[in-house]
Amino acid sequence: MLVGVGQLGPRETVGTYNCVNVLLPRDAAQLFQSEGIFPRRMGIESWIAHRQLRNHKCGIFLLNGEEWRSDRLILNKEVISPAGTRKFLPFLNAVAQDFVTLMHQRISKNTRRSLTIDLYSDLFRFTLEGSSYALYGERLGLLEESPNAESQRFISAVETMLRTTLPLLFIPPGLMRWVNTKLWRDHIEAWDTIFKHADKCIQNIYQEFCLGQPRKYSGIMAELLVQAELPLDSIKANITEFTAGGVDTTAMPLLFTLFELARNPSVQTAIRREIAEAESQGPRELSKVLNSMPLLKSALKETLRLYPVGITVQRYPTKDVVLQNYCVPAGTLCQVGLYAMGRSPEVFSNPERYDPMRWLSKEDNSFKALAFGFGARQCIGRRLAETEMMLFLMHVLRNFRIDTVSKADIKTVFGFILMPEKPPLLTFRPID
Ligand code: HEM
Repeated sequence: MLVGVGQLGPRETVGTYNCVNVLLPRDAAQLFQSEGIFPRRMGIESWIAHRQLRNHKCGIFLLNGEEWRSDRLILNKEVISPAGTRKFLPFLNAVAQDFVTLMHQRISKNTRRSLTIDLYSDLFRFTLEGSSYALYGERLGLLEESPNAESQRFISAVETMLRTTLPLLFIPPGLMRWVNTKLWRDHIEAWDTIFKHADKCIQNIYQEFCLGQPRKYSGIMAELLVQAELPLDSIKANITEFTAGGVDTTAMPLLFTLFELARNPSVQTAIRREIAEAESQGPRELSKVLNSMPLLKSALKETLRLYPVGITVQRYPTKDVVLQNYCVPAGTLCQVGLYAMGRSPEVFSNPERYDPMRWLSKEDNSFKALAFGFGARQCIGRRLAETEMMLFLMHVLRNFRIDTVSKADIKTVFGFILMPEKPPLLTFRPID
C-alpha cells in the first residue's frame, strides 16, 4: 500500500514495515547529515545466520553500534586511507597487466586479429584475482587459461554465495533453513568454503613470519595481523566479507563501462588520449598517474549513475528527520533510490546520455554520486574498487579498441546487485 507524499518521496507500507523513498539529492543530504556516529542500514540476515551457526565473528558489513565503529576505524587505515591504498596499488596494476596479456594471447590464436566475447566471467575472475592479491598478498592464478582446482572451488563458492543470497533475503531468518533446505545448505556450504580459504591464507602468512622472512608489504591482511589492533577472528571475518562482497560489485561496473565506451566511441577516444597524456609525463607513482586521469574517473562515476550496483542505500535515522516538509520518525527505514535518482530528468539533464563530462562541469553535483554510499559508513572498499577499475581500463584502453555487437540499451535485472539481463558481446581489437 502506498501512503505517499507525491512523486518524489513516497512513504510505502510493505507488509508490516514502513519505508520512505528518497529520490532527490537535497533529501539525501538531509538524511545523511542527520545519521549520527553509528549509521545503520539493512542487514543481510542469511549472512548473519551463517556467522551464528558457525560461531564466527561478524565483519563491519554486519555489525552495528560501538563494535562497528571501533573495528571500522582500525580497518580504514589499511583499506581506504590514501596511504593504505598506495601500498596495494602495484598489486592491482600487476593483475590488470596480466589481464591484457591474457587477451593478447587469446587474440593471437584467432586468425581475424580480434575477439568478440561475453566478458562477464573473465571480469569476475579479474576482480577476484585483484582483490585477493590486495587482501591476501597471494595470486590465485585465475587469469591463467585453466586455474587450479582449489581456485576453481573458491570462485564457485563466491558465485554460489551471491546467487543464494537474493532468494534468502525474502525469507524470515527463523524459517530460512526450513523453507528451502537445498538453498540454505548451498548458502552455508559456500560461506564455509570462503572462510576456509581465508584460514589457509592466514596460515600461509604466519608461516612466512615464522620463517623470519624479511618484512615487506604483502597485502592488507598481513598488515592487520602485524599491527594486532584487531583480534584474529575479527580480521578473518572482515577479510572474508571483503573478498565476498567486492567481486561482483566491481566486475559489473567494468562490464557496463566497456559497453558504454563501445557504443560511445568519441568518449572512448577522449579517454585514450587522456591516458596517453598521463603516461607521456614519464614514470611516476601510480597514484599520481591515476590522479591525472579525471575523465576516466568521471566515466566510472557516469557508469555508476546509470547502473548503480546496489540500487538503493538505506539508513535508519537515529532522530526524526524532515524530508519535503514531512517529519519522518527516527528508526524509519529510508532508502535513497540510486537507480531512480540517476535516471531522473529532475536531477540530471539528458539522463539517458552517457556523458562523463557532466561530472567535470561547474554544476552542483553534491549528493548526486552516491553509488558507494555516504559518510562514515560508506563502502570501505571504495578506493580498492575505484583504483582496480581505473587500472584495468587504463591498460585495456591503451591496448585495445572496444566495439559492441549491438548498441541497443541493455536491459537490467536485480539479482542482489544490478546486472545485465543478457551480457553484451564486446569486440577487442589490438591497437598497433
Ligand atoms: C564498484 C564497486 C562497489 C560498489 C558500487 C560498492 C557499493 C557499496 C555500498 C553502496 C555500500 C553501502 C554504503 C553505505 O551504507 O553508505 C557498501 C558497503 C560496503 N562495501 Fe562496497 N562497493 C563496491 C566494492 C567493494 C569492495 C571491492 C569491497 C571490498 C573491500 C567492498 C566492501 C564493502 C564493505 C565491507 C561495506 C560495509 C561497510 C560498513 O558497513 O562500514 N565493497 N558498498
